[in-house]
Amino acid sequence: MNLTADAIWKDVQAIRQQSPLVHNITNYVAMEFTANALLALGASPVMAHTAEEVREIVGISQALVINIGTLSPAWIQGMREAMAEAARRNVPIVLDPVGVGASRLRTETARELIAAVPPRIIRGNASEIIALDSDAQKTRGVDSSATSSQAYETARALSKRYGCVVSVSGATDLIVQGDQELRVNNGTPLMTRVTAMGCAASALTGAFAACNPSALHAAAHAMAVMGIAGELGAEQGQGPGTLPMHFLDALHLLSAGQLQARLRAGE
Ligand SMILES: Nc1ncnc2c1ncn2[C@@H]1O[C@H](COP(=O)(O)OP(=O)(O)OP(=O)(O)O)[C@@H](O)[C@H]1O
Ligand SMILES: Cc1ncsc1CCO
Ligand SMILES: [Mg+2]
Repeated sequence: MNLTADAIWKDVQAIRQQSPLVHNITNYVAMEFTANALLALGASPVMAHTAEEVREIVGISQALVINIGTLSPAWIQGMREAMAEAARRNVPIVLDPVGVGASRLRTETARELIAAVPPRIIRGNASEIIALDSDAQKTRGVDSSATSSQAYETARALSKRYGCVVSVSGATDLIVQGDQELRVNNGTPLMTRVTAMGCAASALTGAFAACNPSALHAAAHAMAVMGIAGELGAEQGQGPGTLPMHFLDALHLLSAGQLQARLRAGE
């Protein structure tokens, strides 16, 4: 059940060749960066959140990414309808529970959406994953105050309860499906100094899930590519201002050799 640069590269090539359409219902903060990250990887983004159109958009998409970063009642209805249609069509769903634990609306909405239509992959930071399953966890806004290893038991429990993959980001990314687990040690702390890196990680996870039927590997490959492009981007720039620009360039230029040289994965 290990992670190899060859397998990641195969998925990157498939994404570049197939250019899967990834339907995002995401937040105002992350929309543009998320669309650019998908394009730089070789996928094709579409943002659409209105209940009146989401079923049609799901119908032409190869993945659906639900991100609850800036919720409203109308958007929640769009999310419900999009997820129901994706389940009907077997379109893979990735759900990012942004800020769960920070407000009752976020916590209740994420739990409701997941219980109604279990996503193929839940992708969040450690605080969010813990808060999905425990009212004791209070999230400080959208940033994590926990490590992925602190979310280990919750990730396993959620994975077993909903039959989904749980992908927890952090210094070490932890990707769990039942009793199987993968870890990715790539990335740089500078990625936490820029907003929407996690939202981009969830969107890229959607692109990988469109091209790889193994949700566990799709989720892990996305986190490895995020981490490696983050490292390359940080080396090219001087701080948070230039990181997004260099990160997008690194995604676009990503090569098999860079994956081989940089992948730091474990089980
Ligand atoms: N300390 C760290 N060292 C290396 N990489 C990190 C570190 N923390 C996060 N990352 C990487 O940064 C990316 C975003 O993860 P993070 O946990 O910050 O997401 P998030 O909190 O959901 O982000 P956001 O909500 O701002 O979009 C991931 O690719 C992750 O691997
Ligand atoms: C900062 C922020 N607030 C709501 S969504 C979002 C983007 C990162 O998750
Ligand atoms: Mg996040």
